[in-house]
Formats: sequence, C-alpha cells, structure tokens
Amino acid sequence: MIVEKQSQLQHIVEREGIELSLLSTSVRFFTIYDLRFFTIYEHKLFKFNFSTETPEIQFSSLGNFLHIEINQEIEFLIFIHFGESSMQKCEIMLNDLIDSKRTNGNIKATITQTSQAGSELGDNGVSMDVFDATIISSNFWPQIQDESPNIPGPIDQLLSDYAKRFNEINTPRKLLWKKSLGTVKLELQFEDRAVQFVVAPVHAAIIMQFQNQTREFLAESFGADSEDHVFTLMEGMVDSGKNGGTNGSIEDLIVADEEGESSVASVEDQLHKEMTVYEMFCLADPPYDKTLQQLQSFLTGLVSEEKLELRDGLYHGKKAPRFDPAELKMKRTNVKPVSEHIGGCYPNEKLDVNRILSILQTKMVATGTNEVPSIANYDRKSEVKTFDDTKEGVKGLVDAGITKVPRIFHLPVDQYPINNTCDSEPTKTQLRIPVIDLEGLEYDNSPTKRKETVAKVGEASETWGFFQIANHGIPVDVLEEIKNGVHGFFEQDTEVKKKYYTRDRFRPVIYNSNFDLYSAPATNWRDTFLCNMAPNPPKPEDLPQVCRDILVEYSKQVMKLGKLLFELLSEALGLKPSHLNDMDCSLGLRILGHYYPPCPQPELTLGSSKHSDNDFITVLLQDHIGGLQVLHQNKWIDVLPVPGALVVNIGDLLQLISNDRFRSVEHRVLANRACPRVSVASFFSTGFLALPRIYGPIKELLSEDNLPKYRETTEKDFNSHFHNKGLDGTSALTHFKL
Ligand SMILES: O=C(O)CCC(=O)C(=O)O
Ligand SMILES: [Fe+2]
Repeated sequence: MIVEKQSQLQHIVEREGIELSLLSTSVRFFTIYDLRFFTIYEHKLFKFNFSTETPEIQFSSLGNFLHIEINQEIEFLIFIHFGESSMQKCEIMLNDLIDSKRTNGNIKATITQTSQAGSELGDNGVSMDVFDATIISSNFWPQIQDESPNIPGPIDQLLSDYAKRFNEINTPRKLLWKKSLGTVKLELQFEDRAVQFVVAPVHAAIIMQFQNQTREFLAESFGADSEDHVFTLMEGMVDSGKNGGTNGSIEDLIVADEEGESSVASVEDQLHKEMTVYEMFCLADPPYDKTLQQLQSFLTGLVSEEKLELRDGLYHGKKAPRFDPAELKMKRTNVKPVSEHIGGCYPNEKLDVNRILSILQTKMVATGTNEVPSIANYDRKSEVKTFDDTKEGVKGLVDAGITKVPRIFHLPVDQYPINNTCDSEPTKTQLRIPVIDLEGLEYDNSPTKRKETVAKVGEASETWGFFQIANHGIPVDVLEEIKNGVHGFFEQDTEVKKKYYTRDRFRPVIYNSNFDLYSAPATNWRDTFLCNMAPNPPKPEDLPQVCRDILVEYSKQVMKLGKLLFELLSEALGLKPSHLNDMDCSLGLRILGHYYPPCPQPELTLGSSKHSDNDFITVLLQDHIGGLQVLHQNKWIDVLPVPGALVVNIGDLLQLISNDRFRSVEHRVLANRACPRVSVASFFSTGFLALPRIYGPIKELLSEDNLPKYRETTEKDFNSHFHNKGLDGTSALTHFKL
C-alpha cells in the first residue's frame, strides 16, 4: 500500500512538479508522504500519521516524542516505561491508538463524501487520503510539551478540515493541534535520485517554504553559502529520520525511552506528591474505616448538597477557587481536617475519586452500611418521554454537549458501579472467563480434540455461563466490518437514523434507546439498533444502507457458528449432537448493534444494567474498549476483549431447558468516559415470532434426582414477560420456576 501511495504521489508531483536547482544539485520537488501531528482537545491529545499502512502503530520518543511499536513486546516496554501501576493507563493508551484507526477511516470517508475538497490535493501535493489520526486521551498519557510552529497553509487547511469534521461527528469534542510533535516523512527529488527523510514537522515546514521557490530566490537568500545551508538542514533531517524511523529494535526503543523518562517520571512524581495528602485520611486517629461504596456515596452526597461539583469524573470545590480538602471530612468519622495537617498545602483542586479511592483502598474495612443520599423525587415518566421524543438517543445528548448525566440515567446511589472508570485498579489479578479454541473442530477427524472441546464448553457453561471462543471461523475482516457497520449506523446523519426509531418490538428493524425505557428503574447509557435476521430476514432494502451488506454476511457466518455451538452444547449435555438444533434453538437470529456513547459521569450510570439474556445463547462481538462484566461468585469480573475472539453466553431459555445445568449468568456493561464503545450481540431465539413450540426442561435430562424445575412456556410468552419486566435487576426465569 505504501508503494501504491508513493506512486500516486509521484504522479501528482510530476503534474505539479517545479524545477528547483540548487547550484550543482537540483531539487525538483518535495513530496510529503507521511505526516504525523499531535493535537490536543479537552482531555485528548491527537497524533496524526500520514500513510500508516505499516502493520504496527508507532509513536516516537525523540526529545519530545515517545517511540513505541505495538508488537508482542509492547507490554514489557510499557512496564519498563511507566511501571506496573500505570499498566492500565497504558492499556488505554494502546486502545487510543487502535481506536483511532477507525475514527480516522470514518472521518476521511465522510470528508470525501461530503466535500470533494477533502480528498483533493493541497498546493503542495498533500492529500487527505494519506492522513491517519491517532487519538490519545491526555488523562492517561504523560504530559507532552508543545510549541506551535506555523505550518504550511495547505496542511493547516487539511488539519482544520479534519478537525471540523471530527467536531461534527463527535460534538462537543474539539481538536487542538500539537503541531510541533510528530513526524513528517517526505521525499526530496534530486536530479539523479529521490531521497526519503523522516523529519519533525517544524523541519518539514521549513523545507516546504522552499517548495515553490526559484533557484534565484535561494541564491539571494543564502548567497554563496546556499549549498551549505541546504545541506546542513538535510543532514539534520537524515539524523532525525534515522531516529524517528520505523525499524528500531526493542533495545533502541528502551534507550529512546530513557530520553523521555524524566518528563514522564516527573508527572508521576507530581501526582504522587499531590496524593500523599490523602494519607491523612488513612493515618488519622481513629483510622479510616469506610468502604469504597461509602466513600463514593459520601462524595456524591456532597455533590447533592452542592458543596462539590462532579465534572468529567473529577470532584471540584464549588465555593472556594481551590478545592478545600476539609470538605471531604467524613461527617460520621473523626477524621481531622486535612488542612490542619498540611498547613494549607492543598493538592490540585481536581480530585478524581478513583485516585482517592486507590489510596484509601488498602486501609478500608467494611463496617456495614452508611447513610446514602436519596435520589430526589421527580416526574421520571415525563422526562423519559421527552428523551424518547427526541429519537436521538443517548448519542443525541452527547452530541448536544451535555456535561452532566441527566437524572433519568442515575442509578440508586447504592448501586453505583464503583471503580467503573478507566482509572479502576488493574484487573489482571482477577479471574478470567475461559477462552476456548475451536480450531479445526468442524472437519476435525480427531475425536479427542472434539471431546476435549465439548468438555471445556460444558464446564464453562456450568460454572461461568460465559466463555470466549477463538478460531471460530468468522474472518477478522468480517468482524471489523460489522463493528464499523454499527459505528456507521449510529454516526450517520441523525435524520436518516431517526426513520428507524420505533418502540414497536415486532418490527423487523428497530432503532431506539433502551428497549425498557418506560419500565426500567434507571435508563442505560446506550442506544441500540436491532434486526431479526433469521428465519425470515428483512428485505435487503429495509435494512439500513450503511450496514446492509455486512449485516447479511455477518448473519450468515453467525448462523453457521451457532449450529456448531449448539452441537457442542448438546454433546456437553450428553445428548446427540443435533439435539438442540433439532429443537430449533438455532432457528431464530436477532442481531443487536449496541452503541455506548462516551459518558461525562460514568460513575453515576451504566451502559447496560445487570441482566441475563432472554434467549438460548448469545454470541457477542465486543470492541476493544471493554466494560462488559459478568457476575461470578458474587464478584464482577471483566470480560476482557480478546482480539478476534467472540464471547458466548448461555441465555435464560437454555438454562430453562437444561433444567439449571447450564447457567444464564447476569452481566452488565460499564459506561466509560473516554470514547464510544460498540458491540454486536447475536441472540439465538425466535421469541420475536409467535411460534407455537413449547419449551420445558429436556426430558432426557430429567430423572428422579433431577425433577423439572421450570414450567413449560413458548418463547413468545417468555419474551413478553422479559420485556414487560425490563432490566430491573431480577431474572425472568423466576417467573417460570416450579
Ligand atoms: O454490549 C455488551 O457487551 C453486552 C450486551 C448485552 O449484554 C446484551 O445485548 O444483552
Ligand atoms: Fe446481555
């Protein structure tokens, strides 16, 4: 691809090329074919790459850059660079880099669609096509210094077009460029050869000044020494090119890292210094003894009393210009005001609850419940209706620039998802749901492999109700495309999207926010698009154009996978392989595309409330953002995204027909502050059809010791009960228990 881009550019430049001779060496033209800029907006830093067709993403550490390649050694490198405590931040940093690829594609595609200018060449042969943006959340990145050099007009124009489009798509976020950071790859064409360099943007800006100048101008500007001047600059660029190049070994990277270490360390040090003030809470007499929930409730209480303000997950003092930590004094404990101890040396006025929590955590002991602020009474129904009438979902609110989560989304205080932000403790010590390799199963002649896999599937379905599958046969590009399709649906023109907005749950294609909007106690920070793809798929023209083809393709692939999964599940139950398929468990497929917009106060709400699924099984594709958690042994366990894998979970109906052998386990999705999350949930069920088939515990599984635990029902009746109840934290199965 790079070659292709270069030759494209060569072509362009030849068209526009300007002869420029420098004494004995003639420079005919410059071609920029790779340009990276950093930009910052709100909490985000951005890096721009031009021509990132390279398999790895890099960011460089040369003075003011960091250079990391994403490969299997990345974790080690991050560990070296930032230390263990920051590993989670690093995960976010990596996610930033990965997520940006998609954002980039979307923005470029829409710029090209809406304005031809977007893809046209600038005066200097720089095309929007070779932009790639990498979005970096500054909250989680080391601080990076910036000076803002003037960069050439055409590039500035490209950046502002991009920023404008970004803002349109991601209102209220805005880009602020970090123009001095990044690299520019460019090619200088001499009479006899072309040489490629990697230089800092400022160098490129200087070089581009010469792009359109004549030999006479250069001679005038530099006089007799012009050759020297030019070559000094070139040599500098070659050096920069070497250092900023893309082929550094891991050792080089670590050395390069050390150069940047001081600035990183100082940010960490500074943070640590700020945080030591909270030791007072732990060391006070009597010692701090509240649970995380109690602390969070207390801080939320101060917000309700308007003593604190919660913005972007940070607690801000309301009255004093600087936050007074004494405000944090627990009413019902004897913690002394911090100011007494620290002589007015206040920490930074912004307090991130998770930072406070992580310091206090080690000292906390659960001591029963504390007072929690109650949610004020309000006319929920009318507020919910107002929201519904917009037909713009949660994304509409975010696009409109809200900075506070409206109260219809607030959970009761005692249900706040503590640690639900990206700052929460690393989860690597936690249990993990099993990942099962399905490689070669379908056509495998090895009965041992099949038996082993069946055993793993059975074990996971009995203990976890959840497992991930690798090598499931759905190509990675299909997975990527369907995720892009979901982004495409939600990020398309609102008026087009609105046409699908409905609460009629028997329509074949439905878009709305919260299927249980009017019955659930708290609204979720999530919009959903769904369609029933089997047994009677909608007419193609009824599917949204933006994701039509991929929906059809993905459904085909998931149906095939579903059949295999039901075979394995049947075998795991000791039944013949076709048993569950013969019972029509794989007959119906409903595909849901969920969109979880970024949330300004993720600690107050959830992306999806705790629930179990009302189907036989769900095959879930989640993106890299994370946030899905399962309730296992009374603890919330993260279902970490595994690239290329799919999550499978047992639904209520399979729990019912397996007479509780397989478990339909509760799960939820956390809201997150950083960026939109998408998932594609494929529900195997025909509950949306009024089929007469009756489901009860499978006779072959019953015995005197295993009597039926559920009464029989049709899928439709089960579904109706599930829908009327909504995600209220209880299981629909209870209603069918004998
Ligand atoms: O978005 C997710 O990860 C989970 C979605 C989910 O639980 C559902 O659709 O039932
Ligand atoms: Fe679910």
